[in-house]
Amino acid sequence: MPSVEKVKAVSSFSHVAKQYWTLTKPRVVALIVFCAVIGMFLATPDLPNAQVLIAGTLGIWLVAGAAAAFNCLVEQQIDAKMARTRARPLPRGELNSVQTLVFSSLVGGVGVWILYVFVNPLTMWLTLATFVGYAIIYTLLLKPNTPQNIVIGGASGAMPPVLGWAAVTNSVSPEALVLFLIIFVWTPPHFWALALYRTQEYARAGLPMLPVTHGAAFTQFHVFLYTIMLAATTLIPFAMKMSGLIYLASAVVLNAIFIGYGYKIWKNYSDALAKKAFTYSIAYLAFLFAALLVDHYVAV
Ligand code: HEM
Ligand SMILES: CC(C)=CCC/C(C)=C/CC/C(C)=C/COP(=O)(O)OP(=O)(O)O
Repeated sequence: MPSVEKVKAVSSFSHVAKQYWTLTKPRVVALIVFCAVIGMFLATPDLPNAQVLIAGTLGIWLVAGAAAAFNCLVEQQIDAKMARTRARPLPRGELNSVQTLVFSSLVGGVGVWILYVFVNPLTMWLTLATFVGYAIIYTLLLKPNTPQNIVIGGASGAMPPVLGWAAVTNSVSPEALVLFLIIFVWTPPHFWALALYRTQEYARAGLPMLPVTHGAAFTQFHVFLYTIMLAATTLIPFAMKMSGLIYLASAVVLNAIFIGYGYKIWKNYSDALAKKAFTYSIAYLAFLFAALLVDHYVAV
């Protein structure tokens, strides 16, 4: 039978491990990695090389997790002020700043090394630039200073398919930039839907999110506008013959639902509706990228 000390040690190890895992914002990063992996498959008519697929996925995942942990480090005071974020490891005092900095540096360093050695230097540099874009430019400079923070900062969140593409081809092609553009235009309705029903929290935390600085009505209208721009953007892969009818049909359905949410948010807003639109935005991106993948291999 295990001793009481052993049981205690195991449970305290798993508690600490869970705190570090939480720092990496695992669910957001899961979708980021999913989009990067799809970028890898779309970059070649065959299958991606196994080493590039595995090392690329691992490297991008580690650097994205490190970026999320760095964000938690910088924003610990802000996170302590918001109900949504106050249970994170730093505001709860489960981990301190030094532990987080060491963790982020180690995980990010290993990720960058894997990309450099087992993938290619281009992917490593682009991923490092994405880290800087999110952890430094978005978190430190844009987020506290401008309501366009998430629009401009969305560029780093939009990089994953470009990283996946670069991993496989050692280049950045127009197709990869179209995938970038899709996530870039998707980010504002994704985030502003949440910001609309969390406006008070953002105001209390002193963050200039669009509904705080420009009001609910203005933001609601912009969510609607962006869902329309997003629909137009998602037609580009079909228009440039990168994707076929399976993708087109999926995109039309997904966009119709998203525009429906955008319209209702504009004309008939409720917090419940915004919550549903936010949840839908995540499913939207996952299904749209899944459709790109299926379409790539299944010819109609
Ligand atoms: C600047 C860009 C972005 C901003 C400001 C943003 C903001 C947010 C916020 C505030 C949440 C709420 C998390 C929570 O409930 O605690 C969230 C959730 C989420 N975001 Fe984003 N996001 C961005 C980009 C992205 C990107 C690029 C992806 C994936 C490709 C993504 C995927 C997700 C997912 C999957 C969730 C749900 C997480 C969960 O259920 O715990 N986001 N996002
Ligand atoms: C290297 C690489 C691929 C990096 C990806 C960068 C990355 C992790 C982007 C995700 C965007 C994200 C978690 C936004 C959350 O916004 P927020 O930080 O304002 O949310 P919060 O209020 O929940 O902290």
